Formats: sequence, structure tokens, C-alpha cells
Amino acid sequence: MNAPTDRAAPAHPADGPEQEPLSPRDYATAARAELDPAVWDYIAGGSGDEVTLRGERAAYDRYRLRPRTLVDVSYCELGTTLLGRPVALPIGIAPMAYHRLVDAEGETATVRAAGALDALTITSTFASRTLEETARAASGPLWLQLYVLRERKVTESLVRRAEAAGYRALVITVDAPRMARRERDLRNGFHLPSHIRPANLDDEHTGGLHTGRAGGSTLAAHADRHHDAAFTWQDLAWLRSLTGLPLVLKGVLTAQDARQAADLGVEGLIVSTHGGRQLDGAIAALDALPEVVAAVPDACEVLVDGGVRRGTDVLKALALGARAVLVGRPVLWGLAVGGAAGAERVLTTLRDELAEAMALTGRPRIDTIGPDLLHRSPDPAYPLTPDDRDMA
Ligand SMILES: Cc1cc2nc3c(=O)[nH]c(=O)nc-3n(C[C@H](O)[C@H](O)[C@H](O)COP(=O)(O)O)c2cc1C
Ligand SMILES: CCCCC(=O)C(=O)O
Repeated sequence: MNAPTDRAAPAHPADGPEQEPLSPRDYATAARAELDPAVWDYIAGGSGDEVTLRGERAAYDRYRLRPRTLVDVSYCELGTTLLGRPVALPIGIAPMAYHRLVDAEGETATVRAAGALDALTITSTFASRTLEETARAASGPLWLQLYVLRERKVTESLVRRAEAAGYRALVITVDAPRMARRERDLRNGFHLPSHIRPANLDDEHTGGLHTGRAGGSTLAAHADRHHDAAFTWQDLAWLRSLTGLPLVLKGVLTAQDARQAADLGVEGLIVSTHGGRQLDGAIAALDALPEVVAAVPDACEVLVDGGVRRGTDVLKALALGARAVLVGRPVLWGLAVGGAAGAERVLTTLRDELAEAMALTGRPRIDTIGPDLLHRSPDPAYPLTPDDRDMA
């Protein structure tokens, strides 16, 4: 037996910044210590009473796993395809505005992190790097998220630029005809620092984002001015006719909408509550997933996002029929703490945890993961600590 050493027992990672973060939540703790509190709040926060924000996590914790044993799990294969293209893992990066709020380089750093793992990145209309810059830095698959703006020619020009830059799909976010009231941002008078702007839009469409006032959020005011709240299924048909790129709708939570989308030839759906940032009180995305999956033909691929913080969460989403999950805030935490390398470490951790979860449940390939893996516990989800509140 080894003699005991005089090394102190490792501190809890949350105890000090000198400790290497291990889990995505450790990255949250470290990111929170570094970020301007208003930026932290913008990223962490949700709308209204943040009921849906908390519900996203609680939905995962209600499911427990039913492992099978004595399966050869000496090798677990995480690879799958998304819209017909191979990806190395069923975990991608959700579209998020303004990565330069947390890292000087921003989206180009994020996309390099994803590229290192050959993971999907979805870049936002409101990115702080242009979609062309991001495409040049990408080595993995890339989709563009579109907010449909009132001026259709802006949308059309973003579509053409995405086609020219090699984006492989367009993700239309349908849960934000207006931006929900996010009281943290209103209290903080949240606005963009002067060096950050929506790089994909011209000056005509970026005014007013930089001058804050208490009781207001310039992002919400900007969305009120520019988002097209009259965009409907008929207009989606217009978008469909505009491009040969596959369309994916993000923010669908019901079988009815899912069916209507599939009938219009939409190739993919992202079941999402926008990370609890839009309709407060909405059903958790994980709980909406089974009805959406059941409503569409297999050819329409269903992804889910919101609250994925562990490899076992990915496993649970796949067991309920998701083709892949997207991760939002954890990627920004990694980026805030360690730039591209930090974001890559967060993704690598989730990937390794998923591989571990597959091994320990006896599911060595994605196609061996099904609903028999799950037990919905009658226990309430574990109570959330005050810290968890910010880490939905
Ligand atoms: C800071 C931030 C900015 C976001 N910006 C966008 C956006 O521009 N477009 C969009 O469709 N969704 C946006 N979202 C929502 C994410 O795509 C995603 O649905 C959500 O963050 C997933 O939940 P998670 O953060 O718990 O993983 C944003 C989320 C955050 C946290
Ligand atoms: C106008 C929307 C800004 C980005 C966004 O979608 C979010 O903050 O959730």
C-alpha cells in the first residue's frame, strides 16, 4: 500500500478559482466570478418568474435510468448524422447572441472549439462576428439561426450569405415574435458595450443597442423594432420557396405545430423553450419532446435544448427520441473561463460523460438508446439550491 502523502485533500472545485473546473457547473461558478454581473444575468436569466427556466432542469432530474448489464461496452460509438451529414457526437451548440460579451474573440473561438470535436454549431443572427468570419473558422458542420425581421430583404440577404458561405441549414426561431420581459435585464438596464454589435446586420438595423437606461433592456427594444411579429405559416412557405437549404424550426413545443411544419416540408425541429427565456410557464422542452417526435415522420429530425448539463441528460433526451441535443449557456461559461480551449473542455466533458453513461447503461451505440432506459420517478425532482437557480 502506498504511504499516505502530506497532500491536502482536493478542495471542492467551487472553493477557489485556482482549482481546474471539472463539470459544466464548475465552469458556471468560475464564469460568474469573472463576468460583469449584468452580463452574467443576461446569460443566466429567464423570463417572468423563471418557472420555465427552473423547470428545464427539473424535467431531467425526474427521470432515472434503468441500466442493462453484461453488455460489451469496451467501445462506445457516439457518432450519428444530422440532416444526412455525419457528426462525431449528438451534442451541438445552440444559437446564442453576442459571444463577444464573454470573450474578446467571440463566435470564431466557439466554432473552433466545436470543430475540434467535429460537433454542430448553430450561429445566431445576432452574432458578434459575421457569419462569413465564423464559417472561415469552422471545421465542423455549421447552421445559421434566423430571426425573421420586418424587412424581408434583410432576411433574404442573410439567406443568400449563408448559402454562399457554406452553411448547411437555416434554423428559424419561432418562439420570439417579441422578446419576453426578462426582469434581470430590465433592472440592470442591460445594453451592449460599445465595442460589440450585431455583426451580421448593417448600421440601419443596429441602432439603439448601446445606450442603456434603468428599467429597460436595449435588446428588448431592438427586438420590438425589428422582429416581425406578423410572421406566420404562410410566410414560412415564402422562406421555403426562397432557398434549397434545409429548414429547421426552433421553439416548437406541440404536436400540432410539429405536424404543420412537417407538412410544409420542414426538415428539422428543435424542441425548446429558448432556455426559459421566452414564454414563462411553458412546458419543459424535455416533456414536450415525446409528443413532437410522435407527430412527425422519421425524415423530420427532432432535436431538443434547454438544461442539458450532464452526459446523462443527453442520454435521457436521446431515450425520449431526440436525434441530438443542443447546449447553450455551458458553452458560454467555458468560453468566458478559457476562450476556445474552455468551450472545448466543456464540450469534451459532456462527450466523455455521455460515453460513460452509455457504457454504464449497457448502450454502446446511439441506436441502442430507447425509452426502456427511463423510469419516471414519482419523487419530486431534487430541490434546487439557490446556486442551481442560475444554472438551469
Ligand atoms: C445568452 C443567450 C443568448 C441567446 N440567443 C439566442 C439567439 O440569438 N437565437 C436563438 O434562437 N436562441 C437564443 N438563445 C437560446 C438558445 O439557443 C437555447 O435555446 C437555450 O440557451 C438552451 O438552453 P441552455 O442554455 O439551458 O442550454 C440564447 C440563449 C442565451 C443563454
Ligand atoms: C432579440 C433576441 C436576442 C437574443 C436572444 O434570443 C436571447 O437573448 O435569448
